[in-house]
Amino acid sequence: MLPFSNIAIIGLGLIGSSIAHSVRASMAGARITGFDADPTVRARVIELGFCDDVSDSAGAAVTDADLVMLCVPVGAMAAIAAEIADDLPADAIVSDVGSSKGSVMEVLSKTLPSARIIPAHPVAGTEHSGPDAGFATLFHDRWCILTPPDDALEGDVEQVKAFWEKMGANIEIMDAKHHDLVLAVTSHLPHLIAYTIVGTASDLEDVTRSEVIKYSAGGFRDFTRIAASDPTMWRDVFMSNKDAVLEMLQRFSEDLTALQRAIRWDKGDELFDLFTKTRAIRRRIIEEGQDDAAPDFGRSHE
Ligand SMILES: NC(=O)C1=CN([C@@H]2O[C@H](COP(=O)(O)OP(=O)(O)OC[C@H]3O[C@@H](n4cnc5c(N)ncnc54)[C@H](O)[C@@H]3O)[C@@H](O)[C@H]2O)C=CC1
Ligand SMILES: O=C(O)C(=O)Cc1ccc(O)cc1
Repeated sequence: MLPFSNIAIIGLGLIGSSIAHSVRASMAGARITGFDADPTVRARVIELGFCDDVSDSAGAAVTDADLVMLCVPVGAMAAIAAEIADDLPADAIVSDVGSSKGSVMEVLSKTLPSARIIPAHPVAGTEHSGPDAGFATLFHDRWCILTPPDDALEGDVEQVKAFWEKMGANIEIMDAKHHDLVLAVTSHLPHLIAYTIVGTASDLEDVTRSEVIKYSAGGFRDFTRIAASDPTMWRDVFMSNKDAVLEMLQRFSEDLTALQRAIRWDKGDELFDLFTKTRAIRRRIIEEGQDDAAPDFGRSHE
């Protein structure tokens, strides 16, 4: 039995198109109606053929839906919720895939007060965006975190859980505040660090000319991959998860200052101890079989 039979996907970029491909691959018989605000994206989606129907308004896309999946940047959630409000069927479940959860839940519940909202965050992605970037296996063996509000119906949570499980994801359920704190350190801060270090290197490039590119060894190359991620999406993540990111950034800068001091005062043993600890963390991740759940998001697909 299918968890949903009429799925509206709003926002047809990397995540929206991956959901569509994945539904096609794992939920035969489910109907997918798509909408994207960008007409060139809509035209491309019709060419690619991964939706049964592409509507030319968000309202039209949701009229028959039993699941509405919002796959737009976090900063666009309020606008899209307002656009679908009048056409949303009373019994439809509304979900989203935003990388931050607290602020999204706030705007969705304010704009759609009587909707059955079950937010989700697939912790899977790549640095690519747009409808050509999606692929059916993106969520295989990845975590998808659900952050249902306290008054969510258990049956609704189960349905959304079943939907993601069909697409190959493993489910974790937590509250939105906890999600935002955990993701601030495991995903948002690493992106901020990558943006910073690649920016710093590009400022230096005036001095070193093309040396930054020529000698970009493993570590720096990994940072450039992450720093190639979509600017709109990441601007919105930092604006929406401001408190948790600032908290983690504060701790990070204190730790960085401690390292700076250790280097300045020739405290090699302090560096050694830290590097030994971090190496053990990597080993534990590999032992637990999650080595490809971290920095390699989707690279095997390239
Ligand atoms: N990129 C990643 O690796 C991951 C992204 N996410 C989340 O998924 C969401 C979508 O991200 P991506 O698919 O990567 O972005 P994307 O840039 O590939 O696609 C977003 C699409 O939304 C459309 N859009 C923007 N505003 C709209 C509006 N008001 N109405 C209708 N369509 C609109 C854009 O035209 C674009 O086609 C974001 O909230 C992001 O935080 C979650 C997990 C991983
Ligand atoms: O490409 C990468 O390294 C990622 O980190 C992908 C990613 C980006 C945003 C998310 O909310 C979840 C996963």
